Amino acid sequence: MLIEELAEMKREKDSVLNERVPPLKLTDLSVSELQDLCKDLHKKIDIVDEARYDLQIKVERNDLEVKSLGHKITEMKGIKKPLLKRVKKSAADSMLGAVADTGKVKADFTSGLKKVKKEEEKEEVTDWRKNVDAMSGMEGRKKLFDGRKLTKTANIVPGAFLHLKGETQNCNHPKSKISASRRLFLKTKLVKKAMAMLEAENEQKANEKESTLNERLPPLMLSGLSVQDLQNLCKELHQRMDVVDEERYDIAMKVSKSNAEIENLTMKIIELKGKKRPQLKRVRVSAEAMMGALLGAKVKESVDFKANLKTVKKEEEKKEEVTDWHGGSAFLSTHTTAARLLGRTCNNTRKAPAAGQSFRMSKYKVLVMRHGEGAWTKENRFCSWVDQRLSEDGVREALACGHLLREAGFQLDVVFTSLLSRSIHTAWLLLEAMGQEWVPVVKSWRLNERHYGALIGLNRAEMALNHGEERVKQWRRSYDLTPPPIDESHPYFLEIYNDRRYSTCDVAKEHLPRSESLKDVLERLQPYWDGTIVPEIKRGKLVLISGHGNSCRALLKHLEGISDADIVNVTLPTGTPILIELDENFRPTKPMQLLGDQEAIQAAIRKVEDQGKVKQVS
Ligand SMILES: O=C(O)[C@H](O)COP(=O)(O)O
Repeated sequence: MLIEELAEMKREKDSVLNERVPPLKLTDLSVSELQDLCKDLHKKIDIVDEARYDLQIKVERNDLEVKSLGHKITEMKGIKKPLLKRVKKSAADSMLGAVADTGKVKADFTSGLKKVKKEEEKEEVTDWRKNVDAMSGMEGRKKLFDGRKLTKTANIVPGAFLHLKGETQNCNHPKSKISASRRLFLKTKLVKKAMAMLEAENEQKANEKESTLNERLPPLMLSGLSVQDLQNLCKELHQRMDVVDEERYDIAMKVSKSNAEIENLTMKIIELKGKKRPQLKRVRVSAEAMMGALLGAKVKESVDFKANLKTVKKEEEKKEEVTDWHGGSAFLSTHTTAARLLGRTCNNTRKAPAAGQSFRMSKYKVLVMRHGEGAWTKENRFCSWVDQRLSEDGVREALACGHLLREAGFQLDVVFTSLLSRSIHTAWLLLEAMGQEWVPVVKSWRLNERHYGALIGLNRAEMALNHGEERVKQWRRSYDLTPPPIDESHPYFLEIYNDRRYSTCDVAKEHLPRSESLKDVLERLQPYWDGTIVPEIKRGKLVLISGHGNSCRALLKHLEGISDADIVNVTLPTGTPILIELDENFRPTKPMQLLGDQEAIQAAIRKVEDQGKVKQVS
């Protein structure tokens, strides 16, 4: 069986590679044709080599993550930890890890292992497997409980990581001597410093990449070459392309394998965590502080996410009074459009009821949200169907969103996601933060991000520089403009279409899109909405859709009746739930609400819009 599988894999690889690098035909080619062929091959090698380089980096990152998750599982199972070596992480990453002071986020990193290890040794006293015999009855349980409490407190004191300007907090002290605002100030400073270091590191990495790639493939020198020389050069380049492409293929396979492994390990961790809740308060402060620092907003010393949530809740209650849909004039004056809610000024095409017409009752509620920030957002590249994971901020956003929904008392019955990890992880983290992990998560490619075709992987700011900001805006936001399709020479083609997940779809792989306009997205999404999601809502279930920027835009367009022209001005922030209330005919009864701190939401929208500008506004 295994042999058969291996042979099948080999056959598939050969056929893919042969298709990508067809045999050379050199006979009868003139000098200029041979020169063009050389240039073409050289360019292809350049593209494939860059993809190979990126994939290799990904393999290394994934390997680290697999190790880190493996250690975490070992810790969670209460097995004595193996002697851990420090995993090499960038300074900025470690700082960010340290600032993210939930045990959860930090535990994914191996920085500070020595400290954790010392604490772990104390675990021997509290490990129930070893101590439950020795400690019988309630007495034993009490000791066990006290012991756990102590160890836990020691582990989560964030000051253990802070050594800024000589200010040190001893993690053995049960209570911090630094005031909350001071701690927040220090954290913000750390984040800013970490961001600056991260930028410097990224620049260094980009330089390294450029010089490595240039070294591996020096520029072509064609002048003065005879037909014979050119033919030889073509052969050489062709052979080289073959080698580079095969290596790229193998590395891509490794990436898929390690992605699957990471997914499994993450699942395992979530299972092992069981009902354990995250440290709510710490996430709140941290998320707010991070957001303030990352958005460059002035961080108020008194920031308290919980307080904000409460305020938002109160404000929402107030809004509810004003937007009471039983009262006609109130409805007319406050029935804002999706676009206005998203900070825009266009008009809704759905009219408020005319005088004398009755106002509709809300029968159903549905929550729609764009996943937390993805890893490629930081690099400002079109990600689309490439399966990037959440960034650290994305993880924080998903957790914060879960806390917000939990505070607001939402009880979910089913969550729908795309087939892409960033949307699935958002759902998992959100459910975990809500303490509703048992809720089913249903996945479909029909909720995938819009397929950006040949634009996938390209940097938006560079595209704006080369093609103009207006063109990039059209590509990103217009209703019916389809970007050029992806083809097999595209560096991410195989990674996408060879992925096993796309063999599970309700359409054959060859009929999956190669590029999509928003209109196309709505066309593939609507049958799923009508046939799968709506029936669940009709059964009285509270549904949350953890989708993508454009799959959610398509859905909102449909539900809110936003016109083709107005949808251009609708941009969704990451990690922000949108509450939609519908009547029995699935028409909205009131303006949709973006839940959370409205100022932060507007800033997050602007941040997404600015990605399409030549100069990034931080
Ligand atoms: O595909 C992507 O990269 C994003 O999820 C959406 O990108 P956009 O904001 O450029 O549409």
